Amino acid sequence: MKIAILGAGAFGAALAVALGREGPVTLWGRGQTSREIARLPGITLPETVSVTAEIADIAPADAILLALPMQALAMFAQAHAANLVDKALVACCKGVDLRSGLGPVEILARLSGPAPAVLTGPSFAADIARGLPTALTLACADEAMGERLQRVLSTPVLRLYRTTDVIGAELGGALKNIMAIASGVVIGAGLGDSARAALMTRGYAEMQRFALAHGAKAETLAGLSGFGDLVLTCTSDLSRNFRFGHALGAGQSFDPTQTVEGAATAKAVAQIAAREQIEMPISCMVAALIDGKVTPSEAMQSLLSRPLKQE
Ligand SMILES: NC(=O)C1=CN([C@@H]2O[C@H](COP(=O)(O)OP(=O)(O)OC[C@H]3O[C@@H](n4cnc5c(N)ncnc54)[C@H](OP(=O)(O)O)[C@@H]3O)[C@@H](O)[C@H]2O)C=CC1
Ligand SMILES: O=C(CO)COP(=O)(O)O
Repeated sequence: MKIAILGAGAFGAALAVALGREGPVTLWGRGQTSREIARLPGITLPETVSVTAEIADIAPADAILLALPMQALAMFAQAHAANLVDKALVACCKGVDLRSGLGPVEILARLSGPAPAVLTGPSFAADIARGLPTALTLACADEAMGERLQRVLSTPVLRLYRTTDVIGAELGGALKNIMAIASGVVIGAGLGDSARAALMTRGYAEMQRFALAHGAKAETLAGLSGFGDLVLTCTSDLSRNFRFGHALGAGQSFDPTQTVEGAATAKAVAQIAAREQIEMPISCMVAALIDGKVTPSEAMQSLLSRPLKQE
């Protein structure tokens, strides 16, 4: 399978480095002509990676990995549909589209071709690019396609686990970013590690509630794409979602050019939760915080004053 990666940001470039160690890969980025990656400083692309800003150059690829921000995916897929149809598409983004309420695989499934897959799980781009061991979930509804992609995209240090539970894998990756923001708020506001552990645990319950209501399997949420990525991004200040929340909690500003997927996803999830009457107090509070409707201390007060209940 010939591989092309779309998006020369941190994750796309890291995947190109990892897969480029095993064979030729094409990396497309808008306006990307250099082999230096602005969003992944200090990393050099191997010679096996062809860098291009011409979307037509991905034509020979059989498998296309889309490593773009979630909120850009739908427009991108529509604009470049002719280059994507009939390819094995792998969404590498985490989130829920704010306009449609759809996840990345549902968006890509609007194009004709094989069932799209999603690649998600605990993996900082910088770790992948450095060749550190990483395990991810590859979810595809078509089992045979999933097996093929798993084989082609696994390397000795990038270990892919497979599932057909696409919605579970997608929602785990989308929802954990909201919890990473909330964890950042807790730490940034000086509320301590015990409060963060409580937040993560109740956040995980919230992730399960939302995902199960949308047909996901509980064991998928307990895997790499849910619990695994929740732990990583709620506890590491390498996470942009965590750092964004930390800045919110500490009353500091945050670089608006950084990709913080949990921000738009919190709003999308709050809207869906209200419509479908799913209890999502942390997600709704994160959405309200981002919109400036509540302060961090009001958010915390509101969460702590909820009625006492069974765990
Ligand atoms: N970074 C990480 O550690 C990981 C990221 N992910 C996921 O990968 C996805 C991408 O994130 P990441 O690579 O980190 O983000 P970055 O901010 O590093 O890069 C995003 C890239 O997408 C490009 N882009 C943005 N909008 C468009 C558009 N409309 N058309 C074409 N290109 C566009 C940007 O180009 P430009 O620079 O020109 O704006 C940039 O190259 C996210 O969903 C994230 O959750 C998943 C696992 C790990
Ligand atoms: O999803 C990630 C690691 O699995 C990257 O996290 P951030 O987008 O918060 O940096």
